[in-house]
Amino acid sequence: MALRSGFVSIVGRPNAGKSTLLNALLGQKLAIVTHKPQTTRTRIQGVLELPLRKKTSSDAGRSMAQVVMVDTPGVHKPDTQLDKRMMQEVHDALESRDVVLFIVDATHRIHGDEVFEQDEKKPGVQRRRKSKAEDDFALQLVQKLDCPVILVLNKIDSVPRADLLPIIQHWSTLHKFADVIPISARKKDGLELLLDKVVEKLPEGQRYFPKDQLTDQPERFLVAELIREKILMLTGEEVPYAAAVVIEKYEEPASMRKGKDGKLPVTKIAAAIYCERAGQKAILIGKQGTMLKQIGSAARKDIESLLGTRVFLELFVKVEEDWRTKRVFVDDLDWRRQLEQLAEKQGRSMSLAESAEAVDFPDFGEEDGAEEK
Ligand SMILES: Nc1nc2c(ncn2[C@@H]2O[C@H](COP(=O)(O)OP(=O)(O)OP(=O)(O)O)[C@@H](O)[C@H]2O)c(=O)[nH]1
Repeated sequence: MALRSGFVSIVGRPNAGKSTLLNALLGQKLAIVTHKPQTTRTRIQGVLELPLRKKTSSDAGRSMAQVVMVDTPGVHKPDTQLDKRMMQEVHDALESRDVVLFIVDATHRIHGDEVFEQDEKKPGVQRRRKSKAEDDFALQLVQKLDCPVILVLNKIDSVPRADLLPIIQHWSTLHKFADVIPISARKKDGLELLLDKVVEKLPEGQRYFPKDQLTDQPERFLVAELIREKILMLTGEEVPYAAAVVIEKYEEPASMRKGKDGKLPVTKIAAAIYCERAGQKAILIGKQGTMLKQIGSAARKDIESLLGTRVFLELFVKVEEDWRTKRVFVDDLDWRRQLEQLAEKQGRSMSLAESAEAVDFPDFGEEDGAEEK
């Protein structure tokens, strides 16, 4: 059987479990996940290689395939420039796709014009209300597509099976979905069936990425996301939404081999955490730098396992008033844009290399160099 390949965009409301699904399919953490809505800000591509599964009497089999899964920010009405940018990422992901997964949270209950959402902290007890207009807004995006759209009901681990039927009926009256697949991204339940349905809809074609490539996103940007994830997890109120992380220095070790002392080599990283107000900066730093230290330590552990090296991590907190409303600042946060700027800088420094003096990266010791700037 020939190879099938294509782009599969995962879209849905914030917190539906898009990033969890991407990570579960790839078997690796590529997108950060938190219980806070609007965690994902950019589209994230993960490349999934699927081997041929031969047809048997009990199995219809599956073609060999390369599936480029595209995680997107949660669909929401844009308010700030950052929101607009996030929604642009969703639109871009919907433009170049072969199949779309419209993912909905099966724990939501729909009554009339309102959606009742489970509170993660008090499962089954408290329900918060949301307007159904948000569901409709997300649905409108896929209704106009000309490609197959699969309805993916996520979080079925938290819902009695009997409750699924009314949800399926509700959504099926609103759009003609190519398939309806109940899954639990968290428990990795239903994913094989989902992949079968996806692959059968992909065209035969060539690989878009080399066989062993997991993503198009360079490691330094995954690192920035891991730091942002810890901010989301460790700080409350408005801070998570007002925070952005920019990697300012990224020095990879010359060799990945262990040193004579048996220790892994070191990657040296310095990152700026941007927030919008002095008060947010104070929260991010914490009393005597405790919060920043906590963010740094938690992030460093994850970054070390991502990179397979030891990591010296230095964090700075900077205030950029109302950055979410500033178009240029928001555009500059985009990793594709940053990559272009880096390439330009490297081109310039290559030509200046002979006259320039080397600047040594400061040695932070074993601890995080968490400090305020
Ligand atoms: N019970 C349960 N929880 C899940 C499942 N999948 C995701 N979650 C939880 O739902 C929350 C949101 O998950 P994410 O994967 O960040 O959701 P998202 O759709 O990417 O969110 P945004 O980035 O806001 O768009 C997290 O707390 C997840 O652990 C699931 O299958 N079952």
